[in-house]
Amino acid sequence: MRSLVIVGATGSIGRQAVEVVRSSPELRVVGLAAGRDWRTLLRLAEELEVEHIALADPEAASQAAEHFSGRVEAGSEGTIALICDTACELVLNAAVGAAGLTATVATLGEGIDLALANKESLVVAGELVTALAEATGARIIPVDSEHSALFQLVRNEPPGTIERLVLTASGGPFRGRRREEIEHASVDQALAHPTWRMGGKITVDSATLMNKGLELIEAHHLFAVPYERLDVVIHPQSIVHALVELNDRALLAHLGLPDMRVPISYALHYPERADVDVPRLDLARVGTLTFEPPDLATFPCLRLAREAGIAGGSAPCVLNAANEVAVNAFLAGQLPFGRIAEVVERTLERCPRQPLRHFMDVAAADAEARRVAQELVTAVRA
Ligand SMILES: NC(=O)C1=CN([C@@H]2O[C@H](COP(=O)(O)OP(=O)(O)OC[C@H]3O[C@@H](n4cnc5c(N)ncnc54)[C@H](OP(=O)(O)O)[C@@H]3O)[C@@H](O)[C@H]2O)C=CC1
Ligand SMILES: CC(=O)[C@@H](O)[C@H](O)COP(=O)(O)O
Ligand SMILES: [Mn+2]
Repeated sequence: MRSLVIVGATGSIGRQAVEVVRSSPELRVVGLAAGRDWRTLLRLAEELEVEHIALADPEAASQAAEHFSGRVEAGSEGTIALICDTACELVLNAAVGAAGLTATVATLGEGIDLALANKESLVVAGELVTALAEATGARIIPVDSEHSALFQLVRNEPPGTIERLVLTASGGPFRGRRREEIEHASVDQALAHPTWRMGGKITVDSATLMNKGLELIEAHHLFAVPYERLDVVIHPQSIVHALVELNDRALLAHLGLPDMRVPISYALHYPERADVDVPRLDLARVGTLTFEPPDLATFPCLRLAREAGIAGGSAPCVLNAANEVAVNAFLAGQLPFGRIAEVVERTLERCPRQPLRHFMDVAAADAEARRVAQELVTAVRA
């Protein structure tokens, strides 16, 4: 039996993780954390008989405390306390955004294995995060579908045989459209992802292709592969999740229906595999799998992310912070879809690259980039 804390339990990944737990006798949840949705968190805690929870939002935490007989932690310190005090063996980090870095650092710092959905942790502080894991011996098991696929593909290959990692991208709802056609796309259009059902922020990132840019940086840190050996190919069916090219030019691919319960289950049971109650992939029924290059002119976020990754230091952190501000503004109806990339690009120009020597440097770079990006968003609105 493996004891598990789920951070971001009320979200898309968190709720699917609970589904996996429900059908797994191997997993026992001992702690749950979320941002502010205390009602859902209490419902989950009751169902899973969890006595220790945390809410990042202090107001939500005090509401929860009035209705919960167990222990309620508040704020980001509360998430840390939950992770440190529950004596869990594994943490699933399914929080959204750079705010998820707190749980990542607390988990790895305690030497606890981390099932990582929160890709932003690796984007904003990849070197520091992987160094911390190395120092404490904790393992990072990716949950992101492409990285889970790569993790499984590279596992048994001898050292020196892997030449290239390829991430697939659905292309999002605006694949095949020209830039001027999507400049004023609505929130509903951006949220209409063709293949995956996910939270709002990542769904918008898929529509701008920033998601694939963040995933390039995530892959760079997870697999220690330089950017020139990381590729993206558009694959609208989302059946092939990733490919690995070997030195003999063989390409290994990982296939499956687009269902996050599969990579979640893999990460939570690793290194074992458990049965997952999802439909079988019937390739004859799928019929056609297609691939095309990404359109970098229409979707500049992918180029910006690659450039920020190559620049290193604070650049990926600035990219991420600006993107979070811009995506939130878009979702709130305060920024046109077509200006998201522009806010990110201008913020990168105005926040010179700094070295990130400590997590405190990450927090400072993140805060400054948010300030600059917010100014740019306000200027667009004026
Ligand atoms: N959804 C998917 O299929 C995939 C998601 N991912 C990644 O997984 C992460 C989660 O995505 P998704 O589930 O879609 O997002 P959702 O928006 O659906 O859920 C986000 C979760 O994060 C919680 N949260 C917000 N702020 C904090 C905080 N400060 N501390 C703790 N928890 C917090 C929210 O709590 P509350 O609701 O209470 O505010 C919620 O539980 C993202 O990094 C995303 O990129 C990766 C691959 C696929
Ligand atoms: C399910 C998952 O892993 C997402 O990150 C997915 O990759 C999003 O789809 P896109 O390929 O459109 O970005
Ligand atoms: Mn992904």
